[in-house]
Amino acid sequence: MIRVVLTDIEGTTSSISFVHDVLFPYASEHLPRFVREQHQDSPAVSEQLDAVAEVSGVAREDVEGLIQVLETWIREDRKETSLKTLQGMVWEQGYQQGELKGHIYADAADYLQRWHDRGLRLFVYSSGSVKAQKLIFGFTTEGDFTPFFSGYFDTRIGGKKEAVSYRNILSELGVEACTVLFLSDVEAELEAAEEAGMQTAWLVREGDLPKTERFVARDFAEVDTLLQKR
Ligand SMILES: CSCCC(=O)C(=O)COP(=O)(O)O
Ligand SMILES: [Mg+2]
Repeated sequence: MIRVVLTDIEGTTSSISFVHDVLFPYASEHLPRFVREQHQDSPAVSEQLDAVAEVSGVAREDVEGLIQVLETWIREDRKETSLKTLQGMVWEQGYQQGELKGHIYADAADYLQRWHDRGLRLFVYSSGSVKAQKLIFGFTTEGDFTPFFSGYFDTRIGGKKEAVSYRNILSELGVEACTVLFLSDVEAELEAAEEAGMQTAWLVREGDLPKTERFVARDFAEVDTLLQKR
């Protein structure tokens, strides 16, 4: 029986377009100034720049060079933990100033509340940092959804296409793999979760449905039919 729902964000609870056409451009616009202003005074920013320097090979003292690396990584949609952490810090300002409002699909909003009220435990696993996850769900156009979640995981637990990441999540949760349903729009992530023993549902919100043995859902109402059966 499924007792835990672990959900991806982009393409699953929230639109790809919101992440790529709103959040990423906001980070591109504001991150350079944020880094220039904070890199000397904020240990948290400095720590992430250490990581950018290590991964990219650009000298740590070359702050403008590190900013260029970050801008390239945003364009390439790289899932580097350092970039994701810095993006979360920049988006925090945007949400708090009212410039950003998180997108959540109406069906996701509806069923997250229903599943929570039914006693399922809900967790998030996204490449966006835990801070960014709490922000997108805390400041949605439909209100604050953070009270429904029991916890959050980001790439510090491992990459989303690696089975070991899902095993790490299971050991943090202390539950049997077969009691967890993972929701995502990316097949490679579903494969990794299945390798760790989790059940999965593939969210395909637009376009043709794939030919697959996997459980495929257009929205969370269809995911609910699976939850009612298992
Ligand atoms: C937490 S909102 C920003 C999402 C993000 O930065 C991202 O890279 C999308 O990752 P996901 O794992 O949710 O597809
Ligand atoms: Mg996704």
